[in-house]
Amino acid sequence: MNTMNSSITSEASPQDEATVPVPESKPTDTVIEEGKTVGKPYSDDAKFKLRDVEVFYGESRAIKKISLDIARNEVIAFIGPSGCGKSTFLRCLNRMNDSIDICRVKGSLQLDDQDIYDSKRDVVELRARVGMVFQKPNPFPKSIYDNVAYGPRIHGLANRKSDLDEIVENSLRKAGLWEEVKDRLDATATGMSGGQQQRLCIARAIAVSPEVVLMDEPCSALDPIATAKVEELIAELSESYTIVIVTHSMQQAARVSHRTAYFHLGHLVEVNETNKVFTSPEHELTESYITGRFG
Ligand SMILES: Nc1ncnc2c1ncn2[C@@H]1O[C@H](COP(=O)(O)OP(=O)(O)OP(=O)(O)O)[C@@H](O)[C@H]1O
Repeated sequence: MNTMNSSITSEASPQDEATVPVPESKPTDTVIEEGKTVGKPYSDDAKFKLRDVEVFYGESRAIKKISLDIARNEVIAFIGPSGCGKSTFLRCLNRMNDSIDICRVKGSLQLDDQDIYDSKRDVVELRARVGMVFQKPNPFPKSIYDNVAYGPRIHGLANRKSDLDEIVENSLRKAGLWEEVKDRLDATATGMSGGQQQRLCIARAIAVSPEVVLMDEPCSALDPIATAKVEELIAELSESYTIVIVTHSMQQAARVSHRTAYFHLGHLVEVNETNKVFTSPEHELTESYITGRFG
C-alpha cells in the first residue's frame, strides 16, 4: 500500500465504502481554460508523453487538449465525474479506441518516445506492452491455465511446455492467485468467484510481460474483500509496472496511487501527488469534487 497516503487510508477502507454516498451532480460556473492543468502534470522520467490530446466521437469532442506525462513505475489514478472522459483518455494509451469507428484521436501520444498512433505501429505488440484490465472480469470460457497461457502462446513467448508452465505459475503467483488455483488449473475460469476472475484477468494481462497495465474501474464489480485483494496486488505490481487506474472511488485512488489526475468535462484540471489532491487541492473544481459538492 502507498504509505504516503496513510493519513487518508486510515479514514476509509473498502469495507466502509458501501456506505459512502455518491456525490450529487451539480452545475458549476467555473471557467476551465483549455489545455491548462494545474499542479504537476509533467515528469522527468516519462513512460508516456501525451501532448495536446483531443478525442472526438463524430463531431463531439470528448477530450480537450490534454497534456500529461505518466512516469515509469508510478501508479496514477484518473478521477472525475461520470462522463468527464477518464475511460476515453485511458483507452488512447493502447489504442483501444481504434475499435470505435466514429472515434478520432489527435495530438502527440508517445510511449518511450515513440508515437503510439504511428501508422506503422503494430497494435498487437503495443497492447502486449500496454495491457488492460476491464471493469467486469472477462475471462475466456477456457481453463484457468489456458486463460493465462493464451497471450504467451500467441506472442510465441514459450518454446516448450515447461516454459509455458513457468510463465503461468509466475503470473498466477504475481496476481496472488496461485495458492487458490494450483490444484485446479484445468477447471473452467468462469466457475471462479468474481474477485478470483478479476485477479485471473490481471494474471492474463501480466503473462505477456507488459510494461504498463491500464485498469478501468477494476474493482467496481467486486465485493469489499475482493477489492482489498486487488488493491494489495496493485501496490505489489507497482514495483515492476506503470499502472494507470480509472476509479470512481476517491478512497481507492487515495489508497493505491502516487499521483491523481482530476478530469472535468473532457479537461484535465489538476494533477498532483495524491496526498496533495485529497488534502489541499489547487483547483476549486478538484476541491468541489473531493468534498462531494458535485459528482
Ligand atoms: N463509444 C462512444 N460513442 C460516442 N460517445 C462516447 C462513446 N464513449 C464515450 N462517449 C462519450 O464521451 C464522453 C466521455 O465518456 P467516458 O466514458 O470516457 O467518460 P468517463 O469519465 O470514463 O465516464 P464514467 O465515469 O461514467 O465511466 C461522454 O460524453 C460519453 O458519452
